Amino acid sequence: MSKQFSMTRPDDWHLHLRDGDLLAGTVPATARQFKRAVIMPNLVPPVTEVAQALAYRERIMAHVPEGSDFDPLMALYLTQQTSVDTIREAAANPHVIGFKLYPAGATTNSASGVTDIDGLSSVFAAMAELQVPLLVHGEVTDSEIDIFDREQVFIDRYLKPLHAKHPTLKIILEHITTQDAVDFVLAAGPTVAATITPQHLLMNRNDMLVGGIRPHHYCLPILKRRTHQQALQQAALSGNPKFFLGTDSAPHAQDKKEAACGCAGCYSAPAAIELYAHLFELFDAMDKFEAFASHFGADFYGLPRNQERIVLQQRTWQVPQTVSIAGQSFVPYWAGDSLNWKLGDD
Ligand SMILES: NC(=O)N[C@@H](CC(=O)O)C(=O)O
Ligand SMILES: [Zn+2]
Ligand SMILES: [Zn+2]
Repeated sequence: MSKQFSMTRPDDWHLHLRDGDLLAGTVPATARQFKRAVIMPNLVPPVTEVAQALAYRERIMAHVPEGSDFDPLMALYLTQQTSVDTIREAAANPHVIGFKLYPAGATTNSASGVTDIDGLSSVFAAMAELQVPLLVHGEVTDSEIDIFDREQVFIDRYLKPLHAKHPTLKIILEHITTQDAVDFVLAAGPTVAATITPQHLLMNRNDMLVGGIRPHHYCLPILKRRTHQQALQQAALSGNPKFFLGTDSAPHAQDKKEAACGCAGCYSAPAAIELYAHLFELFDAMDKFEAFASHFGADFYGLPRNQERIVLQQRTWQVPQTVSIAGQSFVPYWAGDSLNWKLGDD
């Protein structure tokens, strides 16, 4: 019999499910492994109000497979117009997890994002008071700042002052990519944490650019140099509860990725928990895996840990070259490559 690894069912603290026909593929892909997921609101138009989030949640629930008790936790899109009333309404709704800050223009569908962080001070104060978390895409968008420096500059310019001004505001720095982000999270108070994606743990910019350009490894914030990758690996493997799982699984159709101007985002959901297991095993740190994947995120958000368990089997399998959703082809992250752990019996 092959080796098995049993763990508390994990949660994905950063996920893009998209909308419409695509939910038929994206929802089951995540629900097979995760109990809960934070659903990012960067639709067109963005999900800015509680009523919109609840309607989106219903569309998601319609695609949850039989027998799954998948629970989507909805993030609202923070705009320059977000009101304190909306914060209050969100705080009172158990299906809403927090607000997502996208600097305007930073990433996919972020045109409605925030242009003046200082101008939202009363909103942040209300969020701190009501303990509504702020989820942050931490990159500046100024054209004169190099794309590889955009996270570090955002931290120095905006995040440090924001945390200093609102020390009780819960901040999750999403999909961190640099040593600077790790250092910031470590130095900040207990209200600050970070999610880390599989691609930023398993790859650096060489994997995207050496020997030919690999559009399926292109996401934002962009992969950084190897020393930054190593800092992220250290953080994830350290057992520090400020760092936890968030895939940032972000599907774009194959023809939108393999294009002269390709979209940013890696579709990791088809192999997400297995990708993280691969990383932890690579570093002989499976003893640290369950807490990173299944405990620390829930603890930080103040939610109960999941009760049920999943079992990974130790066997080699290949991530499919493509998956089809609603008649469109998607290339999963790690397509065609092997992994040594597989969830379930299939
Ligand atoms: N990460 C990405 O590269 N893309 C995400 C948006 C985001 O999380 O920034 C997407 O929605 O496609
Ligand atoms: Zn983002
Ligand atoms: Zn994202």
